[in-house]
Amino acid sequence: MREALDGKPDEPIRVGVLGARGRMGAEVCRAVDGTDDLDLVAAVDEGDELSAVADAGARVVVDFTTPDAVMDNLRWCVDQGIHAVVGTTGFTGQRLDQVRDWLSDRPGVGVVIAPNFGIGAVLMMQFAARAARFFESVEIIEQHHPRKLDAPSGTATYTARAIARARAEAGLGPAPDATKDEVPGARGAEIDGVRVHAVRAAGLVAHQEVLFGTTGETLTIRHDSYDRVSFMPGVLLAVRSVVRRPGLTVGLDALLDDG
Ligand SMILES: NC(=O)C1=CN([C@@H]2O[C@H](COP(=O)(O)OP(=O)(O)OC[C@H]3O[C@@H](n4cnc5c(N)ncnc54)[C@H](O)[C@@H]3O)[C@@H](O)[C@H]2O)C=CC1
Ligand SMILES: O=C(O)C1=N[C@H](C(=O)O)C[C@H](O)C1
Repeated sequence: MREALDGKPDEPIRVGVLGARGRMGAEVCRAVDGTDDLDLVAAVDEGDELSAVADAGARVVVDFTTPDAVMDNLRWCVDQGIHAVVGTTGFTGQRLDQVRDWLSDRPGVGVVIAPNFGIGAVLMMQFAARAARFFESVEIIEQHHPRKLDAPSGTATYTARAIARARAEAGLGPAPDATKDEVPGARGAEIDGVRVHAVRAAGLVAHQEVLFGTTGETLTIRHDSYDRVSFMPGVLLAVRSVVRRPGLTVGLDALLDDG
């Protein structure tokens, strides 16, 4: 147990995990168990009662479930006054506004929602946003394991939006492209004017390339998660931070800057 400045030991933060039997949830349970300042007090999956989390006195919930389940979970946490760290994907602007609305009635509660907890992935997104204004063309290629339920990935969507914002601020128009799709989807999906291609293949975990191009040169910014442990330092940082960060925080950037 850590010691606070007054010499008294800090109480460990009591953590409940939702989606605890899933690929990420199970990894989060192991990571929390491996610390001495966090206590895993509830591990809940589909079919279990959410009340187990409140009964166990969890102060923070970590949610890695599904886009269909996460909003009900989050609503429940906010109503209970439990802070939440959310890695589950599917957060549109409308969903984020909904969460802000719930939080306005619960000013002490913190929620951190991040499309990617990998530190390298956060940097990749930042570097891509910084590079965006210097290149005419940009395409995102995300690659994941085939059991992933959603496409494009939350990371790719977040990156595309950040790039689109940077391009708009720099006064860049659409990327040059004379191609006509002979087969629908051949040029990928379009998010805020940025093309996104989703690859699914056995053997992959989570990977993304952002390909920029301009006259005579290209720049590729790539990040690879080879193992889900790569997300754990970011998840643990968010659990420790959310208790002193009321309101909604989107992305890990502000937390990394604080640390
Ligand atoms: N932000 C990040 O860094 C990362 C985000 N993800 C996202 O996390 C989510 C989960 O990914 P995986 O663990 O790979 O999926 P998974 O399918 O292995 O796990 C999801 C788990 O949630 C459970 N579940 C479903 N509904 C539930 C409910 N209402 N209450 C409690 N548990 C429920 C399922 O039974 C399953 O065990 C996805 O949206 C994925 O895109 C995944 C990796 C990293
Ligand atoms: O489902 C996954 O695996 C991942 N999901 C997140 C996403 O959709 O961006 C984060 C990471 O890419 C792994």
